[in-house]
Amino acid sequence: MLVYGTELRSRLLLGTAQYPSPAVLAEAVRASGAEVVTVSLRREGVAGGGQGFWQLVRDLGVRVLPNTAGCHTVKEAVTTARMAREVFSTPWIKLEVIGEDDTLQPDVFGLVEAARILSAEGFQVFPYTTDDLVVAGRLLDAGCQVLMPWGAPIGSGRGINNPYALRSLRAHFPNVPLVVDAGIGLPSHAAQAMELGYDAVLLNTAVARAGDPVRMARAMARAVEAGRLAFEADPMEARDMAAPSSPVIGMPVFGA
Ligand SMILES: CC(=O)[C@@H](O)[C@H](O)COP(=O)(O)O
Repeated sequence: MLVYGTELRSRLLLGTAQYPSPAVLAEAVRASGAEVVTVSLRREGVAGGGQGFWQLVRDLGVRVLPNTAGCHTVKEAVTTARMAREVFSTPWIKLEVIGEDDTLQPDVFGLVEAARILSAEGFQVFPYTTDDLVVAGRLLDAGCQVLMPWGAPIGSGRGINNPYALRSLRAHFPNVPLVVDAGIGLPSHAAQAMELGYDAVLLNTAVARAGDPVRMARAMARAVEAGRLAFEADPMEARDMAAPSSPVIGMPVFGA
């Protein structure tokens, strides 16, 4: 996947929150093969022992995608993004502007506004958005070169709530890198996102909260790869009626 001029071989992007320990986090990242991890500046703030955490992430040798998780206003998100750029020396920012606390649904109005401000300042914005087509267009107009629609609410593990909407997005923006971000609970959900033609999947909770995060990271990596392979293989169309898969020409001959 090519995103903001950077070629990524792994199509799995991993979150770094909620792991049972830093050691498990490190092992899960390695098992996932992810080249990009997202890090919350607000949750891993300096006061929370952030320096050690950031050092651990740096030591993994992966690219950091700082995020604005926990921001509810344009001002908060923009300020957090500016801090992240200083801390991580990267123009990349996963932009979250949360609009509703039960679903953690993005405030798409604030998101577009913040994306416009940050893009104008030279940020390369990865917007966490809904699956709304019109909002997607506005985010592209605002300068985003990648879109990250949700599969389901963050941390819900519900999988792809609205495959129709995600398919529409893919069809409308065939040349824009699209990443399903949030709501993935199982490897089959990740595979489904990739089978829909998505370029990548970003997930956190499903791995971090699994009984065995390292094993689940490996499973997710394989699912993402399998889903992508299936998409590239041009799968058959589903149909309502049976179609015999073995030809029945003449009578079978069993022995003499
Ligand atoms: C870590 C992060 O950025 C999350 O906010 C992201 O959206 C992943 O969501 P899940 O935890 O549901 O995978």
